[in-house]
Amino acid sequence: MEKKYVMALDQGTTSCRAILFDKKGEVVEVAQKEFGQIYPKPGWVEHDAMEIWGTQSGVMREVLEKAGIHVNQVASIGITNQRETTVVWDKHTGKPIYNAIVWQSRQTADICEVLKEKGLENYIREHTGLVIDAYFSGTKIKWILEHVEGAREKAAQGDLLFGTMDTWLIWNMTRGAVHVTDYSNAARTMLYDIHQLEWDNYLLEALDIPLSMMPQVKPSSYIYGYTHEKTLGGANIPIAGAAGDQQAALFGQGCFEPGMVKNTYGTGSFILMNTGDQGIFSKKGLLTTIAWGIGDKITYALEGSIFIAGASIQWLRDEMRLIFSSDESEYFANKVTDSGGVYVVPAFSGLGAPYWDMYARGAILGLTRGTNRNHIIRATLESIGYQSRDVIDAMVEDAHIQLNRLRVDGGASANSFLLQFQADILGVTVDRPKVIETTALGAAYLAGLAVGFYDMHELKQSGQLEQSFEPMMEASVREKKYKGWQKAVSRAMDWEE
Ligand SMILES: Nc1ncnc2c1ncn2[C@@H]1O[C@H](COP(=O)(O)OP(=O)(O)O)[C@@H](O)[C@H]1O
Ligand SMILES: O=P(O)(O)OC[C@H](O)CO
Repeated sequence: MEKKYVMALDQGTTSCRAILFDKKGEVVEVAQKEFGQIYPKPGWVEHDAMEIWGTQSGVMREVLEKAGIHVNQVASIGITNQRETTVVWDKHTGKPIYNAIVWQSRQTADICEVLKEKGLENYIREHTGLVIDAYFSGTKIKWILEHVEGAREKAAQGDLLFGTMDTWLIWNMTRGAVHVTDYSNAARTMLYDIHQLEWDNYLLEALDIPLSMMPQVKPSSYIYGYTHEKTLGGANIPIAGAAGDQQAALFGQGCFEPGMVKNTYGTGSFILMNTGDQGIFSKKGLLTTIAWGIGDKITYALEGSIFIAGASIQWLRDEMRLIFSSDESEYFANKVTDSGGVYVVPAFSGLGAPYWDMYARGAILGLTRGTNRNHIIRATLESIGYQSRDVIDAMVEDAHIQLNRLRVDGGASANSFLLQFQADILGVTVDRPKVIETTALGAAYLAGLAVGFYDMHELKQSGQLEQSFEPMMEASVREKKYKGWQKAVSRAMDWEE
């Protein structure tokens, strides 16, 4: 019998990936391609949704070719995606009516202010688990309907559809046959009631968004539909899993039990804790969200979202030109014994958890005549560790837990300096797994479970460690450094008018 594989599609903020996993959950082949970032104004970030679909379908074909695997050997396809990023398209032509507005984009800050003035903060927290912020899809949909000529009328007539990237890809892979999302993605729209498990009519009305635009919400491990013949070499492959990338990483890390925590260091950094069948209400600025839904069982998570993590290293590379490649940051950071009192606060798109300040902007503090490039590079890497500590401190208080180990993954987790600093500044052991493609692995698991390619018992046994980082910093040094960070953050807050 021919060997079978699961194909995971990881539609991230900066690139599209297609990864083939075998029965043991091992990576067989990867194809990856970056796509363009559009910055129409300071603080705005957009993507061309057609380019994303083109890039994603390209890497799907490429990964099969590279691996020499026939499409019929693909047991199922799982999707994981940058969350919140919003596309609105015409259901007759299949063409987006505006660029996709990216999760990082701040262009809807004004709409958020109006929601706050209307006193919706508590309602939104209780029903959606979220805070009012330009981060989530709801205000982005409203912005598109308000700024594209004729969009409101079309939406009222039922001609427009909304989707996050999972929905957009499934729609395109099925050639417009299926308009669907999963619980974990729906939970990031600010329009979904995470307790009643339905679109929230009160919020849809408050934002003037017709229900007809919204996709059906299904479990995260589920056969949503089959690829159209023209999508992938004439085959009809089941599309059998979907989850937001951070929830997929929690699943891929094997955080199946309440209290287990992971941190994914990608463009941003996202710390999630499995809270089981209870959505914990945060008092410390964290989000309550759906981790996944399997069958009729919903698992919740507590999340701290940090907007800029690895992206600050790209900024050192592309804008500041202090390094040629992201991995060089480790070499330069190690050339100095500390950051020389320098703090970089990378609040380029405001600050997420636990601060939620849309008006914070980036800052470099503590410069002296002796500051050199190595200090700035080191301080930028350290800022990723400090921001994660902000979130984990909040999580420990909210959930009344003691964290002993932190599981990490994502592109920037390849940086051992960062992980050692993370262990030091938290005073907690940091575990890096062998497969750091845990986001894609999570999507593969979900898609494999739905077609019987994997079983849950097997998944609970999986997961191998590559390296553990033990805390080595003295407690007094740790607290002194962290105090400095908190002072630096206070200076960067509430900057933009
Ligand atoms: N060795 C490294 N040190 C620090 N940052 C890194 C390193 N390698 C990659 N990165 C950062 O990780 C990010 C890419 O990680 P990835 O998980 O692919 O992100 P995403 O899914 O958000 O596109 C980039 O922002 C990059 O700058
Ligand atoms: O594309 P990533 O990995 O940076 O993830 C983005 C998040 O899903 C945004 O909420």
